[in-house]
Amino acid sequence: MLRGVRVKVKMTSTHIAWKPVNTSSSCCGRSKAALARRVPFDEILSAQALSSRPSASCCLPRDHKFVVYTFTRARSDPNTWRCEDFALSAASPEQAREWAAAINARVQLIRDRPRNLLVFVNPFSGARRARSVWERDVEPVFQKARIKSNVVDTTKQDHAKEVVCLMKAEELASYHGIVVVGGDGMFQEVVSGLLARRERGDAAAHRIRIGHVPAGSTDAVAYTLHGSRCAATAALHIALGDRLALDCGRAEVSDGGEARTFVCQAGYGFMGDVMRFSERLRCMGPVRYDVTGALQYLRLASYRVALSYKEAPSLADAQHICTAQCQVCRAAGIRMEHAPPYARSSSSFSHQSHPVLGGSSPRAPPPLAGAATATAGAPALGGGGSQQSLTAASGGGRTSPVAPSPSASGHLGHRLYSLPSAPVLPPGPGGPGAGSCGPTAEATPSQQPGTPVASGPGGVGIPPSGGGGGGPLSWLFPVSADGRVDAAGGGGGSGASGAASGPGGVGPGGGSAGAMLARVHSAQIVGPAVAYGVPVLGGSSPRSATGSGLAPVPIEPPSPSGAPTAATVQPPPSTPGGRASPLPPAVTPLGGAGNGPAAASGGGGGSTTGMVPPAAATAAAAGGSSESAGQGLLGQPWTDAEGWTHLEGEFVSVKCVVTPCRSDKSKNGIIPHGHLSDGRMYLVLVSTCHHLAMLRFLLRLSTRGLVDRCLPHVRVIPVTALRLSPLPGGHTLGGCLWDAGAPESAWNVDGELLSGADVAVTVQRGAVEVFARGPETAASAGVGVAPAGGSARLRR
Ligand SMILES: Nc1ncnc2c1ncn2[C@@H]1O[C@H](COP(=O)(O)OP(=O)(O)OP(=O)(O)O)[C@@H](O)[C@H]1O
Repeated sequence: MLRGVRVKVKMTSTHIAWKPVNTSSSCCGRSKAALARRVPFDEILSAQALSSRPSASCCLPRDHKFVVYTFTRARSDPNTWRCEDFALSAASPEQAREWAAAINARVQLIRDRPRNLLVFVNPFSGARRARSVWERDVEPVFQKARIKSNVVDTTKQDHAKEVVCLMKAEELASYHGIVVVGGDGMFQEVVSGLLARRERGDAAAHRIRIGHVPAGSTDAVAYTLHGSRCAATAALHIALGDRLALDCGRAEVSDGGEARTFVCQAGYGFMGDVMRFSERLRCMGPVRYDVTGALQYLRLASYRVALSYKEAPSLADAQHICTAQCQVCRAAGIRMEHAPPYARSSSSFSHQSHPVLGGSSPRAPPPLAGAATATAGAPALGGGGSQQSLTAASGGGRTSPVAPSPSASGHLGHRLYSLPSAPVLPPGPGGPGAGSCGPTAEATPSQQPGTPVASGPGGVGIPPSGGGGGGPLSWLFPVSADGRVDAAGGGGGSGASGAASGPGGVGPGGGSAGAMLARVHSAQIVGPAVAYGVPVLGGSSPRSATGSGLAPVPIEPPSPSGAPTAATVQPPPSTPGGRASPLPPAVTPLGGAGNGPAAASGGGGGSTTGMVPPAAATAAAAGGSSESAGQGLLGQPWTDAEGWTHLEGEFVSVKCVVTPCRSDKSKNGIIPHGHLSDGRMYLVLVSTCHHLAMLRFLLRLSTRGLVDRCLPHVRVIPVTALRLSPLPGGHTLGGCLWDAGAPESAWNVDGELLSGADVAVTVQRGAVEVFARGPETAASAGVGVAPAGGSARLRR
């Protein structure tokens, strides 16, 4: 019986289902047909037999219940989940217990369910409600899923990171995951702690998944992972044992300062200014970001920087929205080096997403004894797809649950996190492996529908707004036919003058953001990392090289034609092992010691779109220094023999976005076409602009998200590494507000401030595993791009 209605219950190897025996009438004013339900075992937390008690039902005086704990998706938003319990009545207490035991036996066979978790609760996150979120939304879910949890309330900044770093290896190994109840900063702390352990060679740190229960101010991590900021939904993803590889970015201050890992974005300029100021207003809670955002918008500062970035190979399926079962992420072929301790040895349960996994499972239940043959009235499991109809209603035949046989377990292999065993996104044209990644036609992320791109040997033009074939950005991003940024100037009619940037001195190249990351990365990623252009890190870091007294290596400006030649570039020093540094040498700021004359580039060919300040163009045309123009553009981009593109300019905002970075302010994500585990990040450059243009940018951010050239002053470039060095100069439009002359902005790395501004950023593909599957529907509303391959798939 279910809610007083007699139902017929059926249990197969994959699900349990029930439907009313007689649907022709209603009971207690409810339609009986609405009670029918089919629940896959991998959506069941557990089942429990309840002791007999008087029933309130009008149809049955006493009942003996077993409750199936599962969840349901909200009709309005399938990414918002709620717990749902179904209490079914059996004929006797024994029968109820047997049903519950049979269901639990099946649920325990599902791999990846965590049984023991370490939970960090930050009582100061967001509006200081993390503790109540834990008690109200998370703990009950864990109890239903029979998960043990060790809860630690954090008492200070970096407490969680310290605990993770200092914990004994055996203790860490006893956990199946670490859960953070708090904000993005807490999640980032745990990621950093785990990566630090891995750096020390701790194998246990590879096996730990991380879960984020949102209780902070922005909670972009949870939103990105689940498409929702609902704490109960996040708790359910954890309890169900979802598993997904997640890319991380790493920002390292070059002067020997700190390094931070991020999973959403790192930003310099506007974002850093907002963060820097909002720290002073922490007492205001989440609203502080709105307040400081408004103030910084009025202030609107832009900063001069030297940038070097390495462009990522283009994806064949560039318009694929990352959702659960994302084809692009699957094709990335992430494979963790270490199997989870509870990986099953049975081929029936082999986890295709981690083909290297194997071995017996300490956590796996032993093969269940008992016949697989269903007996009349017993909640038997249909091996090999057969199904046995059973009646659990009183008056029916007495039922006796039969434990599932191992052979019946094969059908549980439908857990959906499978990745092909050896798929690789090829580095060059041709696209990912046939069939696995949708269309094979090559298309760059910048080629959005309706975005005119004038290709040709001379470069790629800018949308018509630029006028004259060049447009306001053509000075900045002339792109050659092969997709590389080229110093040859904008295509047909570009107004770029072609004058080279001042030859800044360059520091010695070095291992950069890290030899450490390199080791972590190479330990984790199998094969495709190279194909993806993720640098194999090595060598000494720039700062260590500087510290060792190495003199900066002078670098010649590109040839007038802009084509970089081997002779013009001094390659970064190699390690003794012969591996080159993944990051470019630091560029000595213009005006600094050893600089040559700074030549201003021509900009924009008379653009009036606001991207290029007219004063700068005038100054450049007149042969004057762009610096003297006060807000000019510096130099011209060029690409060296190592594939690094170098440019100098004045920007309101420079961001690196490593995942789609969804939040309730930007529901589609900052980069709707970003992915959770594709090994790339997106460099977003917002050039000096006026308030209206900035407003358009912010509106675009919070509505449709960014694609390349979505606005004349915005570029979105897929990269694998970036280096930013502040240059003197910059200006504020609303300079009357405060600190109008601030020479540098700050780096905001997932909501935390970095201690320096000269920063190298790299991406680590699949650096950590998380309790997530990605949003179940494409967040593409308004983007104008349908998810490729029907990835918005519900599992029901
Ligand atoms: N007891 C504590 N007292 C003060 N700071 C703490 C404490 N526990 C943790 N922290 C620090 O608080 C910082 C912010 O925490 P968290 O990210 O959870 O919240 P938030 O900043 O409000 O949310 P979001 O990052 O989503 O905006 C983290 O750097 C963390 O180290």
